[in-house]
Amino acid sequence: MNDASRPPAASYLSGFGNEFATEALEGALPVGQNSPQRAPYGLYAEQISGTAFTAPRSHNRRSWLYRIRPAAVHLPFTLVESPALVSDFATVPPTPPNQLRWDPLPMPAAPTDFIDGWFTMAGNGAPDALHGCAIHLYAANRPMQQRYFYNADGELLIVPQQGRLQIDTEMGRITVEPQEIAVIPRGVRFRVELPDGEARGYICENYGALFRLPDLGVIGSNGLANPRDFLTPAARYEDLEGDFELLAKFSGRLWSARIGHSPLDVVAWHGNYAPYKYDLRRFNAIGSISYDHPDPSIFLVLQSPSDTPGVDSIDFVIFPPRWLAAENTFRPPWFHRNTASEFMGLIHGAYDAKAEGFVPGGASLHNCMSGHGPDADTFAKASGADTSRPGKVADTMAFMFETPAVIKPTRFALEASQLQSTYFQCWQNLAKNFNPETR
Ligand SMILES: O=C(O)Cc1cc(O)ccc1O
Ligand SMILES: [Fe+2]
Repeated sequence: MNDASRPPAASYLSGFGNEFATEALEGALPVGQNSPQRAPYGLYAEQISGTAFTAPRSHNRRSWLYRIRPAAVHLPFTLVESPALVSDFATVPPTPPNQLRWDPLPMPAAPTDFIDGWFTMAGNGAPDALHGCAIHLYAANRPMQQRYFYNADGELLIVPQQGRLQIDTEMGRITVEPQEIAVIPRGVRFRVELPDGEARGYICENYGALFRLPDLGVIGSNGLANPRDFLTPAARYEDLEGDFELLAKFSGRLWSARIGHSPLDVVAWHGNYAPYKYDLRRFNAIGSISYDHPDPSIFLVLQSPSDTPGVDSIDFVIFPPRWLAAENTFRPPWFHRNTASEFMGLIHGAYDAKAEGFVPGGASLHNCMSGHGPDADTFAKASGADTSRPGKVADTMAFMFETPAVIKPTRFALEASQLQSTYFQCWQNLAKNFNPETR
């Protein structure tokens, strides 16, 4: 059991994609209309939309912000070189369909903040096409100072692996620790500070449809990630003037502008387009209580749907601690080849398909139809295990970004010293056990 009795901190509002209404100053939200002739307290009213105006009501996302200055108030942007960032994967050449695995990135030697610490590992599609994703690692050791950031290219799913992040957004403050995730919508401005001095983790930059909770089908009305465990910050604002930088990721490039005030100046807001966090330890894992184990879609936390019904552009899947009860069953993930491509990371502990080599902060990539599965040691152990009793997979939290399109590793990822050149060997000791004389 996790600590389900603990109420969320007062500075969060609970629920996934709700119509929230929150004000840091009493009376700052206009009543009964969005855009009064004069907004309360001399604030400016401003809408931010996250879906097309005409999107169906069930998927339509937008918020109204009541702020000290409109988002338009800043000087012009100029290009910033960002050699470690890759956005448009149409230009990335194909690589062999090898199974790939990396050790964790070291913490940076030089002072590096959350934005400077991105390193693109892999991805597909392109932001201008509103399709695909980029998968980045981040490693940072200093707070963002005098600078703010927004991403016009996509929504950011941030998966901390080490160290907390304090993310001050236009809509309020989110603090996340390893085993929690944060999602910052496209366009929302924020600054990241590091309460533990340094931090490391994974980012999925989603160019496509906003992440949403999957339908539950025959599972019923509860289970997997429950909506009330998603937390959105209450309004909180800075009234700061100074010489600040506004960084934007737009059309695959980084851009910098001077801004004379903090853009985190939203005194009140309402709507359903807002950042949120979720504690992966609250995931209600569902699995087999008879034999075999289901496809990993049973562990789906969030999905970015494509235009094809039933096919997602991105699935965010986790492998949390759980009981395995299936009898006469090979219990770890089976050997497989999928039409989908799989980028995995490990947040905590060990992963039940790999005895060694896949370590917290590391990553693996198994592309479309590349054979993979348990390593030889795991196969040997699980083939001889007693399955008459349940067994607990404890001390673990792995995740997967899974996409129907090939996930292309970047040149940096392929040239990184962290790439494990001997990964393929973990399957080479799988002996030929076949004997037509014995069943
Ligand atoms: O490759 C992996 O370890 C992830 C995975 C787990 C599983 O139980 C079934 C399929 C799958 O891709
Ligand atoms: Fe897999």
